[in-house]
Amino acid sequence: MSNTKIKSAIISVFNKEGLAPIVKKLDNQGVKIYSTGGTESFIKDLGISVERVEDLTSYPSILGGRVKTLHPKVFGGILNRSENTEDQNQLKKFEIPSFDLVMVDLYPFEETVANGGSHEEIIEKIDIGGISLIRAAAKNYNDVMLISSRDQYADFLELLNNQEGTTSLEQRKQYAKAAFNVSSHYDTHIFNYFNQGETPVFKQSIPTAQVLRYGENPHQEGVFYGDLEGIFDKLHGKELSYNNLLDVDAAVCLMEDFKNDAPTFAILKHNNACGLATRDTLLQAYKDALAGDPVSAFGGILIANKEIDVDTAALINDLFCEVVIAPQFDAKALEILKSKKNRIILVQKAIELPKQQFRTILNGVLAQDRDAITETVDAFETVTHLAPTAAQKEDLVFANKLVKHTKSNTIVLAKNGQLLASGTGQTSRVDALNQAIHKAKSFNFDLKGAVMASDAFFPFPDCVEIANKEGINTVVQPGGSIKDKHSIEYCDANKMAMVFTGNRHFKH
Ligand SMILES: NC(=O)c1ncn([C@@H]2O[C@H](COP(=O)(O)O)[C@@H](O)[C@H]2O)c1NC=O
Repeated sequence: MSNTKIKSAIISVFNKEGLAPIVKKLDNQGVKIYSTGGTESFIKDLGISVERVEDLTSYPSILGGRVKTLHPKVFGGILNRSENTEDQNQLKKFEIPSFDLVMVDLYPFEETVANGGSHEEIIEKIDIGGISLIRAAAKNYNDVMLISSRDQYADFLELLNNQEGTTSLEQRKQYAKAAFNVSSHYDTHIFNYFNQGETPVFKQSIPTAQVLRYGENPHQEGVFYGDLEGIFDKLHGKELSYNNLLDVDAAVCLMEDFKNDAPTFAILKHNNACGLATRDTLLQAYKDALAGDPVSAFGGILIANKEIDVDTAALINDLFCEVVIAPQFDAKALEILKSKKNRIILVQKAIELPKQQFRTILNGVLAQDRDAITETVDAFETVTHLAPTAAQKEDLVFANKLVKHTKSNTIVLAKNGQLLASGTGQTSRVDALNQAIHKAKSFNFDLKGAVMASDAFFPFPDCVEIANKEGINTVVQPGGSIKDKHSIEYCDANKMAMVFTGNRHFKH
């Protein structure tokens, strides 16, 4: 069968929004419509004639709607092959009407779980008849056109208008493919619900994807599986690249830990912050973030925890930067930022970051819980004779939040709510510290009175010794080394204060 005209339809949809113009069109085109309870009432209320599935099957909907369409008169009508004489003879013999359109929108299982429904509510949202209608119609795409989700209503209406109710074999096959995407996604969520806390099985389904210009490098292909629209409103600029997405992820996760703080601005390069400052105004926060490393900031990813105002936008405009992210933009600020054609401007929606993270390795996937610990001053255990002052504690919290979002091994140096420099992704902690000191000095920062944060414990006192020589006098680290006391003794002998958090923050 190639091109076929829709003559009869079975419609059973949970979400009726957007259905009215479709059934009106089908009615205009002379299509005979069969439908289940709620859908049938909806269609009847539009003044459109509709047959009850109950009349076709001679059974009412039973068991509280658990069985409505599960009947040979329905499934025979969908699964029969138009070019198979035996099939057609059996339709006649058992008085089964043939359907050439099936429209389904499944019970909202995923949403019911996400909204914290009770176990009983969730179980009742496991669609049986709908998923069977989808499976049957998709199998018989040769003869049957299938709409398997509300997400397809708009496209289908367009198709009905443009092709006067005719569908091609290729179109039906495409919709069948889309249907198996819908049904497998649905079943993945059901399985994961049942499998919570049980034997780990890696079963994920992300039905939306975006083909990227390329991967990490132009000779690598890249795809993003996900839904950026759920997280951002993109107001301007070119398509996000693979590397942009990695940086945007790092920026959003970093700012998540500063979102409730005073105005904070961060500049990131290659997933690490090269500038970050918290100030009374966003303008000052931007200036001091940029001062952290104006060289690395070129081509960076910018993120703010407050609305970007005109003055800040005017200053940002002097910098070549790939992406600017904020919860809001002042209208005039937006105009200024849009003056650069390619600059990507994203409004970040209120989001909840996934609790689990995945990455591929070798022939498998590593999964872990997101690092959800963010220490406040209450988490600090002072282990030296000297305790940090209240202001130093604030800087320790600030530096420790940064360390959590910087590639290991890392040391972060900060003072007065400003990132002075960090050592990132080094093979030793001493290298990380030396890198940070070198960088801070190259931008003329005075390290006297700065604080040092380390992502993991100090097995030797070498880091506190180097820090002390530069006037860095306050330290936050997880603690937990059998040789902790060497670092503590050095600090005590040199009037340094050190606190332990008890939590390591590796980021590989
Ligand atoms: N039990 C069945 O035979 C059955 N047949 C269709 N459904 C679902 O019932 C819903 C539509 O119901 P109504 O037309 O009564 O509003 C759709 O989400 C459809 O997927 C069924 N419900 C659940 O399995």
